Amino acid sequence: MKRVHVAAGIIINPEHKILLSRRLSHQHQGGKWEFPGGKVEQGETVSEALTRELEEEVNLTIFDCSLFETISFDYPDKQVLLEFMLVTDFSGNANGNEGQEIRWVEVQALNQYEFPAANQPIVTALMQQFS
Ligand SMILES: Nc1nc2c([nH]c(=O)n2[C@@H]2O[C@H](COP(=O)(O)OP(=O)(O)OP(=O)(O)O)[C@@H](O)[C@H]2O)c(=O)[nH]1
Ligand SMILES: [Mg+2]
Repeated sequence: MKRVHVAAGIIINPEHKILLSRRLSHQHQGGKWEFPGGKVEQGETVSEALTRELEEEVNLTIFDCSLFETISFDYPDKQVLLEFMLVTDFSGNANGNEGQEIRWVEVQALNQYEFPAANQPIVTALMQQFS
């Protein structure tokens, strides 16, 4: 199985809330909440992929991002290499462009949401560092 390279955005707004997006039921890990993003395509950098994915999925234009953490994780049905990127410099109003639910969530409330298993260390780290 080929490992899928993914860019995911931890988008923090001026009120210190983080944007979560709910995976559609037909998708891998459907129904769970994620940091929006998607696959890095051939020839793209991680930040180019993230810029494209965030415009497509949640209607935000990002101006800068920085690496928060990289996680390699094996699901029974899929292997992923996730690059979680911090984003604080962006414009636009977030929208669920693919019909998905989105929500701005306080850092301290992140543990009330169900994430894909690969995200657990990220949720823990965010709650420690940003509270
Ligand atoms: N975007 C995103 N994907 C995640 C997270 N955590 C995690 O395990 N994943 C997994 O990483 C993969 C990301 O793929 P994706 O479905 O977002 O890819 P995509 O936007 O390019 O969509 P597509 O596959 O429909 O073209 C999925 O297998 C997803 O389950 C996360 O926080 N954000
Ligand atoms: Mg996606």
